[in-house]
Amino acid sequence: MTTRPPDATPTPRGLAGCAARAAGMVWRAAPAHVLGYMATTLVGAVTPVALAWLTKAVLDGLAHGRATALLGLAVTIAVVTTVAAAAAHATEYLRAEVDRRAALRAKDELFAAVTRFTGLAPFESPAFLDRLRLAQQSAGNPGRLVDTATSTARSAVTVAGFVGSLVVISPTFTVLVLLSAVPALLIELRMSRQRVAMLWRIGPAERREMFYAQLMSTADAAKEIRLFGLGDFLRLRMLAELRTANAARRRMGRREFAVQASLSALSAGLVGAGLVWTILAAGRGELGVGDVAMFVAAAAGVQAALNVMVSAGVMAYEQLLTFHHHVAVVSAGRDLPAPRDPGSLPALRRGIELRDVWFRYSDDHPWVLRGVDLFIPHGRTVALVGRNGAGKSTLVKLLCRFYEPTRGAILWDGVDIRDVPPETLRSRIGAVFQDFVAYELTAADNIAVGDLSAVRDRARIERAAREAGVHDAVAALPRGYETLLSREFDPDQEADSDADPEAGLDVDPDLDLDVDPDLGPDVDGTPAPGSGSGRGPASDGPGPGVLLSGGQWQRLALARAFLRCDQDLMILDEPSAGLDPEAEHEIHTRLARLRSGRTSVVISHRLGAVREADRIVVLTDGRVTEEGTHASLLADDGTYARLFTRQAAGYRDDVQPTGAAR
Ligand SMILES: Nc1ncnc2c1ncn2[C@@H]1O[C@H](COP(=O)(O)OP(=O)(O)OP(=O)(O)O)[C@@H](O)[C@H]1O
Repeated sequence: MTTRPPDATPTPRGLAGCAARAAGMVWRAAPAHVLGYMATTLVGAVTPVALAWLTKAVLDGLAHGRATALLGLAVTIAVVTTVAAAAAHATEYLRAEVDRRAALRAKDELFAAVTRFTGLAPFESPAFLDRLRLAQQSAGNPGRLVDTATSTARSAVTVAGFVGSLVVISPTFTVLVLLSAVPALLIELRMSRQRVAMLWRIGPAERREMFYAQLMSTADAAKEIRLFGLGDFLRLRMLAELRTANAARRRMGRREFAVQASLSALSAGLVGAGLVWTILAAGRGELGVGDVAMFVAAAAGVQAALNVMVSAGVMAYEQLLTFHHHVAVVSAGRDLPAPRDPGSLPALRRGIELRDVWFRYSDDHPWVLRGVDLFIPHGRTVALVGRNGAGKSTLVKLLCRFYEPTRGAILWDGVDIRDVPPETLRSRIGAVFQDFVAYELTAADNIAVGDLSAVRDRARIERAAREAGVHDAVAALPRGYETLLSREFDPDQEADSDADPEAGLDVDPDLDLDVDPDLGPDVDGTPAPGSGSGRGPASDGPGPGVLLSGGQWQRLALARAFLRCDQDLMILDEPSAGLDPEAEHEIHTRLARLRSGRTSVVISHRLGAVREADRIVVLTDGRVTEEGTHASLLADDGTYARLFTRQAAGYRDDVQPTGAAR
């Protein structure tokens, strides 16, 4: 495994901040349950001490022949034992509920933060993704922090109770037992720091292992894995990553074993010595039988409680070290600099100008755009063409401000797009990306994601589908627009949100989850609109999830864009890549009609599809090398003319490619 820079361990102050934050989050998530949990935990802490004292009283009573008191003592012991057992069960239930509620809140907080990132760079940073994975682990069980903190407190109460008992018998021995916990605590704390550092180091291996596992279990990769016979190759790579991670965990486990075995031997030695001393003292008549019984119970109790206290304290420390990844993600600053004017962006009137735009994905990457000067006039269609890797998609990503130009500026009617909030800019842009997402949602939802205001508006969704020429195909699906476009999820369970209303949003208004009621299942378990529920004539009865063809998916992605067709700027990055020639022609005709008089940027390698554009721009190695109309560029006989005639020659063998010798 390659060495990896250690993650900075948070300062004690930073850890205290994490602890306060975790405690606040858990408290807000489930205040009543936390209180109940603490109460039952306290009961669990005092009952062993009470039982030890009651046992001593019974034994002393027997030794001194005070039989009359024994009945009362026996009943009290029975009651205390029953209370202890009930408290243990209640504690377990309350602990689990605190965990569930706190995990809900932590996940909400984490993913709200993740979706707040406005650019794409964080999702291309391995260090961030490692941190996010640890944060997700920590968000899965923030309640454990309370759990371990409470265990520590409970053990402290038990220790205090037994120490009071031990002190009566032997102050020296009591001090020795307590002191024996100090090195244990320090050693365990050091080890937990090492454990968290180890988790950070093996993060990349564990993420790769997950990547291989997912690859082998998803339908997307199943074809190639089978055709190319990649199963063993991927499995062995997955196991290699797992072995790497296991080796690091094993080294840590062995170290822990050695240390803990030594500490246990030390404790056992101390208790043994104390027991010998007590028995000798009882033999000399200095201590009674009850004292011996008390010593045995107290020494074992103190040792056990100290062990729990140390390991729970250490676990809490370790959880805080992991939780600091959660805090780091949640409180991360903006990934893109704050806009100077948080106000609105006026509708486009003149056009968009790229002024000497240079861009590279990071300082370690080569330049992708090298001084691009380009004007996209309002109401016109500009086509970007060029060879693979020329920088066309990168340019449109900059237009959407997924990244910022490394140098130069992009101006929207003269306003630098860095000066307005990205959401404002994006609300004015519609797009079909080359690598659009095929969501495992219903057909209706797959279109509505283009504009969530249409999620309940079936008429709008159908209109967009008709524009994209996919309505008939969708209507013919087993559940029409409600058909789940996935074979990986059960369509009948998809709508069956069995969310526990107890843990839902209505019961706990303080949870303050920022959820659009349009987008999720209702808290009473009623399916959300468009989430595969049994609505509409086509949705009666169960139906299977289905997969669409590549071209049908492409049209669905286009339907998303048609939902936002009146946006100021439409970006179409290979909008017809998966379509047959007739469909391509039909779609481009519709797009041209719908976008007429509006501003568009179209990228396509099928040059026949962009020849009608008002302006065609050729990008070569990140530079604008040609610009003009189809006719003027053909007349110039440059790169565009060469690409166009080569492509045309592929369709008609009576067309000779120009510049073939170049
Ligand atoms: N997220 C990224 N991180 C690093 N490099 C990238 C990233 N995306 C693209 N690149 C690189 O930037 C260059 C331009 O890629 P881009 O996708 O913009 O080209 P393109 O002109 O759209 O190509 P194509 O016609 O093949 O779609 C390529 O060399 C590519 O490797």
